[in-house]
Amino acid sequence: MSDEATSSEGYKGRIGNLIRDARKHRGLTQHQLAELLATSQSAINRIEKGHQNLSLEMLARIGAALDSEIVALGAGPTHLRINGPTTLSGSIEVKTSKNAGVALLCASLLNRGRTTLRKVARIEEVNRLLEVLGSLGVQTRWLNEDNDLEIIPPKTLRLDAIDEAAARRTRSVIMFLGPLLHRSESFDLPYAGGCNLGERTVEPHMSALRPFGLEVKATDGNYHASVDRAVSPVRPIVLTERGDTVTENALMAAALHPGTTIIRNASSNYMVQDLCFYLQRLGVQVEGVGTTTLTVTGCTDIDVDVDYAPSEDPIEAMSLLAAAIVTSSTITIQRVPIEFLEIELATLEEMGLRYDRTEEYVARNGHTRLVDITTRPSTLHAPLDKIHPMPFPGLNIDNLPFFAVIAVVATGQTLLHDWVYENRAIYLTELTKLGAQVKLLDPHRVMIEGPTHLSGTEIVCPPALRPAVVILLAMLAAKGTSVLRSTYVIHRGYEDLAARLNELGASIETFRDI
Ligand SMILES: CC(=O)N[C@H]1[C@@H](OP(=O)(O)OP(=O)(O)OC[C@H]2O[C@@H](n3ccc(=O)[nH]c3=O)[C@H](O)[C@@H]2O)O[C@H](CO)[C@@H](O)[C@@H]1O
Ligand SMILES: C=C(OP(=O)(O)O)C(=O)O
Repeated sequence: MSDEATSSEGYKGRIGNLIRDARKHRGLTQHQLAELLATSQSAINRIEKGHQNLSLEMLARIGAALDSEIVALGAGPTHLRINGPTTLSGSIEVKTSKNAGVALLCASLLNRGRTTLRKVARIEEVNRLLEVLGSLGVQTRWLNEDNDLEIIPPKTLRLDAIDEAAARRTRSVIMFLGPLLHRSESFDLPYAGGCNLGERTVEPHMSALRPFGLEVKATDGNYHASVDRAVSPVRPIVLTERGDTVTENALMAAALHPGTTIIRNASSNYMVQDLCFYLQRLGVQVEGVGTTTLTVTGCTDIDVDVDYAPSEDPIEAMSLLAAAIVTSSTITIQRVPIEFLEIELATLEEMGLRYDRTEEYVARNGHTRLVDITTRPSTLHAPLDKIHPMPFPGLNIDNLPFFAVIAVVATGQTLLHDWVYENRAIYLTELTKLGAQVKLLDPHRVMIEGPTHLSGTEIVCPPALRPAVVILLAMLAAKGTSVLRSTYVIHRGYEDLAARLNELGASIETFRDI
């Protein structure tokens, strides 16, 4: 680093820039931030210009006011204080999906030209991947307040300079395998992280990519990948399980394979469809989108400037529906990707949910069907049968946890069966701390008895995104003050969730230990 960067003036200037960016991202004027901090607009102006010495306390307060990790480096985790019970009102727009976002960031490595992605969810999972891409020499830039993102890969990737710390915090780096096998004959990737949901095997990825000549050895915390260029698929690739990221890896490997690859037992889930539409924009032929057989005719080289807008997140839409249901609120949820929420809504209707929906309209990706949904306060009862997930077009496995908190307010016994994840159901038992009756029958099944009245308490976020949000939603409905500690896991998948719920009338305060 230069003397300028490490001098006291340099630090103050950089911190000032970070604060200005975070403030703008939150849509606040200097005056509004000053009010939140009980100081003057001119003080904020001096801070942002780097003309002000900042105390640690002031930095922590700015971090809390802006709900931003950036200005609180080293200041420890963020927590939420929730006052309930809340009734929500107004309308809220669903953001684009985490899972398409991460797939598209990986897929941008296939393209030597510029990729512009529209309205990308500004979440920690995306931030980690941007750090990893940056370390490889990829230039990425947020273009505007709309979160449009520009990605320009370098001529040669610096694979040996990969940011290990960032890579280990996200499971999504596993999706580098498909694009990278075309870029290099041998490379190392740090082991993948992600939510702690028990054993999540990577073997399906290896067997899907072996027909492209990829061999992977896992030793000392790294995947050592080597590619035999003489090997290419000679018959259809049959996936042993219909996983989303494994399908995406196979698609990306096929995209730069000159020739036709057939992928059978492919996932047809939302993020896979967004990836297929992006690949089509790159000039790759993909047939069978939305089905379980994908036929891909790849290109030897991809070098196009491409603009793509991923679709809205069905899991965020479900989270907002659950928020409305447990707080018995009337809210309008705009841009709901109904195509990927049909079974969930049908199940909720059977449980007694009343809601209105608009005519369908098309997402910016030109394909996905959207509606706006207005919820009505309803009296819910438990479903007759157990609720269990299935690959799309079944009930989405990431939406299953939300039925736990919905079951808490429904009359009767609801059985949830997560047959896939070894570990996710257990986190739902945390709801008992708020007064819910949730019984773990075995690692895959929980029985919930409702309705119960919830009361506020303090809980540490479990190490899994959806269960953590489920607890947050229960806290909205709980009487009194609750504290939810260490919320990074929520920021991994949701942009500004607390602030957006506050705009609907929730009372959620972000704070830190210092
Ligand atoms: C970045 C991303 O897109 N993440 C999603 C993706 O993760 P991802 O594709 O990484 O999911 P995994 O490969 O971990 O699969 C999830 C679990 O399901 C098992 N499995 C999967 C498919 C199948 O047909 N049979 C089966 O048993 C796997 O062995 C594993 O235990 O898919 C998961 C399952 O939809 C979602 O929860 C994640 O949000
Ligand atoms: C399990 C999830 O994601 P990931 O694959 O990123 O861990 C999720 O989105 O709920």
